[in-house]
Amino acid sequence: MTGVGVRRSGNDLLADLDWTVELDERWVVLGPNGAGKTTLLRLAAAEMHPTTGTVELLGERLGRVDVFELRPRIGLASASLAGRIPADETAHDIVRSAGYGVLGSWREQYDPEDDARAAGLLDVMGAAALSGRAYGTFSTGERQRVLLARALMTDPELLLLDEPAAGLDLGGREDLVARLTRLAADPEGPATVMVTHHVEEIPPGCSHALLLRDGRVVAQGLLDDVMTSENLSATFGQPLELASRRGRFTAIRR
Ligand SMILES: Nc1ncnc2c1ncn2[C@@H]1O[C@H](COP(=O)(O)OP(=O)(O)OP(=O)(O)O)[C@@H](O)[C@H]1O
Repeated sequence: MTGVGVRRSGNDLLADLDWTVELDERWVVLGPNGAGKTTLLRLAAAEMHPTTGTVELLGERLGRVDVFELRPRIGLASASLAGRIPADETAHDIVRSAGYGVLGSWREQYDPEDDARAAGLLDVMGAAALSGRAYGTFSTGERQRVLLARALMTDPELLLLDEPAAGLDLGGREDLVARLTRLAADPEGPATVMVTHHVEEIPPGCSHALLLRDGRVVAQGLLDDVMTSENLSATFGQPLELASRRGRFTAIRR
């Protein structure tokens, strides 16, 4: 993204953003409510265009490329996607249909390979038992695991996760962080951008961080350089003390 700004109703949702994610990088985007994180992820998912500046995704310039060709190369798990899934869709259909860029069961002819891949991904996410069950009956943690399996279905080059641990209990969060840690460690894994409000949710293996406040970058770069008490305090607008242990972060108010 070069010189990117997003303006709505006279407000800068994002401004002056220069940001590059390389294919072997794992980014976390951290910031308070309203900082512009979801807006940033929607640009990265080719779901919207910037008001100013340019966005290049996987070698293609937004505005010059057919986004319907681009989107299958990008895996996305977000609350807005979660909210659009019909309650009666099964986990298997939700995951399998990602290959067709649609939600839930369609009238497409699915290959047996699609079925096998969807089943395999549900298994990897610890959600095999949910395969035939309706989405409306899942707990928050179960939904997140199914959404993650769906995001990986197309073997994407770029994986975008918007608050994947939102609403999870402690065990669910730790389970998800462990899965994301394994994913981050896979050298064949996609470039990943994960949005979160909480430093505890950053999986070890994340390489880079972008801190956002009021649509502007507070700091960005290598995780270890960016994740400091000073930067975190500036991002959340209060004096915070950041600590790390075994690759995990915690933060408390000073
Ligand atoms: N169409 C719009 N018109 C005006 N303001 C908007 C519009 N859409 C979003 N905003 C505002 O832009 C800001 C950034 O929104 P965004 O959803 O990107 O933030 P976020 O960092 O993801 O927040 P959260 O952590 O609460 O999900 C918010 O203050 C939001 O109210």
